[in-house]
Amino acid sequence: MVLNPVLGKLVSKRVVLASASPRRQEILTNVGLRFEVVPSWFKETLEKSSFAAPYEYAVETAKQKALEVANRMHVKHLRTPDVVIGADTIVTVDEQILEKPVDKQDAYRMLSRLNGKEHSVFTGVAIIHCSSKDNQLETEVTDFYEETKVKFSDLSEELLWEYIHSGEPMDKAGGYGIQALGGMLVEYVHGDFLNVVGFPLNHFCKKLAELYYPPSKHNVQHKKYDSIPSVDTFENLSDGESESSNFTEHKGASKLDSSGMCSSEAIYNSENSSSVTTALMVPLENQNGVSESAAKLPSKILELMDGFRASKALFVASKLKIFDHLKDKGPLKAVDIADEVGTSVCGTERLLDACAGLGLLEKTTQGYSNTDSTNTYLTSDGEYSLHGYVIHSNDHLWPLFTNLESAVKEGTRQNHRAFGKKAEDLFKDYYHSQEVKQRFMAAMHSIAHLTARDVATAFDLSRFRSACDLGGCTGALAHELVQIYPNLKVTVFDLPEVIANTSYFQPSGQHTAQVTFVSGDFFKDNLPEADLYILSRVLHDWPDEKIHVLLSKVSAVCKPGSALLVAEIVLDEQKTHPPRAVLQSLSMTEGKQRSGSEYKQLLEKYGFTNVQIKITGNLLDAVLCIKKNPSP
Ligand SMILES: Cc1cn([C@H]2C[C@H](O)[C@@H](COP(=O)(O)OP(=O)(O)OP(=O)(O)O)O2)c(=O)[nH]c1=O
Repeated sequence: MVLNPVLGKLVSKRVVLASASPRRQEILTNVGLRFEVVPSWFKETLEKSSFAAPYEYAVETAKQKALEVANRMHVKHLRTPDVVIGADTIVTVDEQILEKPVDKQDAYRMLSRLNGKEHSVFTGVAIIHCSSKDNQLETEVTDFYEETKVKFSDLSEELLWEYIHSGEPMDKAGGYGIQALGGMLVEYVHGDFLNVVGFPLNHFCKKLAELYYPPSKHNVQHKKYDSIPSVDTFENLSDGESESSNFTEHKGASKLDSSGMCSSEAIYNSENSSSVTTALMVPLENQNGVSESAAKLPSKILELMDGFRASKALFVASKLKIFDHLKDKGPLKAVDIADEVGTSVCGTERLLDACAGLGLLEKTTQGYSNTDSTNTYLTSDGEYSLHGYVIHSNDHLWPLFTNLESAVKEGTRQNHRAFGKKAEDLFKDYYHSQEVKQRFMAAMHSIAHLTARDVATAFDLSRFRSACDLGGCTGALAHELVQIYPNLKVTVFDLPEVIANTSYFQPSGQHTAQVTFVSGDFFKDNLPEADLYILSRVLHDWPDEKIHVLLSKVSAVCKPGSALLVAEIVLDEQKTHPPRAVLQSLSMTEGKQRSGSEYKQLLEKYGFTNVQIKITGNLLDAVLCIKKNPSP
């Protein structure tokens, strides 16, 4: 719990990570920081020879990345962030700076230079505090760098090429990722491991401590924070602001994170702390500004307790199309929105305030407007709209979860209680009601579209010429695949009533002709020929007997050397994480979520080998396996 107080200083601030790096996002999310992701457009083209030392190049690049985002956000939306964080990671060997390889040959060149040697990894970080004065952006820049030494073993040519063909080197400085397959190349690491992965978390926290808790008169001996101050130190400091552990900061709006999801990780997680008494007693200021002690509130539990209210507020605002209206016409006052959507003014105002409190809306004197994340994810025509899934959650999942107690007691799905119908009859509804069908397809489309890029790029699929997405629904993944792999043709195979309704979801533009739709039932009909089969969000839904039928068919039609790509949430080996997957299981479908080793075992049982698993950090992970040659 030592690190949290300093990160807590950022809780009530609008923090932006100016980086597209999924590793940086993960490192900061893992420690409970809430932030938005706005990748920088700054091109990494600074003249390297103009810097006296390589780290200066990394620091300057990090600074420029962050400043570009701060300026763009300020100019574009006049909604200046409070803090923008930028970073740049480089690898240096023999005075040369290595960034990300441009192609496989370049990766080979870099890895050969690192082979058998020690090299340095530098990450430059810039923390920019922003404010707006007379509409001008004002910035205060704090920067630093961290160095880690890494040594590669002596590696064979064959191993280097095998590694390059895995596709992993391409988006990483120096052409390797120490956190994944690249870890196998490394003999030792001296220094901060996370620095190599792209973000020196420890040094970052020390910097924040320097910034937010400058040495006071009473503790002048602490000139510099060589270590992160203990909880006690923080609690005794009074810097005029409410302390990070103060409840008022707990009440700060939960910002949407990069994926548009509210972070469920509590910033303060002292439930697990062993130094209970002192750590749980924190100063709270009463209305007279006098500090008093009170038991620290268990923020994670409170967040969970209120979770249902927050979900329902989101669902109702989506159902009423409030986000759509605000996108078109915002900022709007409550009375205007109530008029637009035909609701009471007082009820609408409460809902809008709740949405603002949850970080879904901004409230200013002009009225309410959407945040960027809301425009992207919650409007029905947003680039990565989850609107369909939100409506499905309200109309279908909410009634099921209302009956969770009976579901747990009986161990069965609660359609009869939630909808007064058995599962088979509900399915018939799905066939007969155009509205229900489209709602369901929109929900599936939302998730498929949002995850498509990460699934499509989880592995290098460029060697395949034809793919068949079984149960591919609206073709969202298929369209992403053909964008990324222009030599690929994809057949989307799904039930006739699904295929008949796909036209609404089709994108326009290049490569669309490479996607074709074929109707059929993957349990009964012949499967189209392909050298890559895809099962995305299919396996977790069906009981073992059905999976047996399906995987036997896929295995039979798949030629040796051809592959099967499975997109699912992959559970950890304890089968408790990610919570999203285990919560989905509570719907009590006949299928189940699986861990990595369970997927491996399942796929090997049906004649697949070389099972590789990629945790994408998105809502779906990816598993790729190859059909093996029949045994002689
Ligand atoms: C050496 C090494 C680098 N990396 C990654 C970290 C960085 O994401 C990347 C270096 O490229 P960067 O240019 O630092 O970052 P980026 O392009 O990924 O993201 P952005 O510019 O938007 O901030 O290499 C690893 O993931 N593992 C490693 O072992």
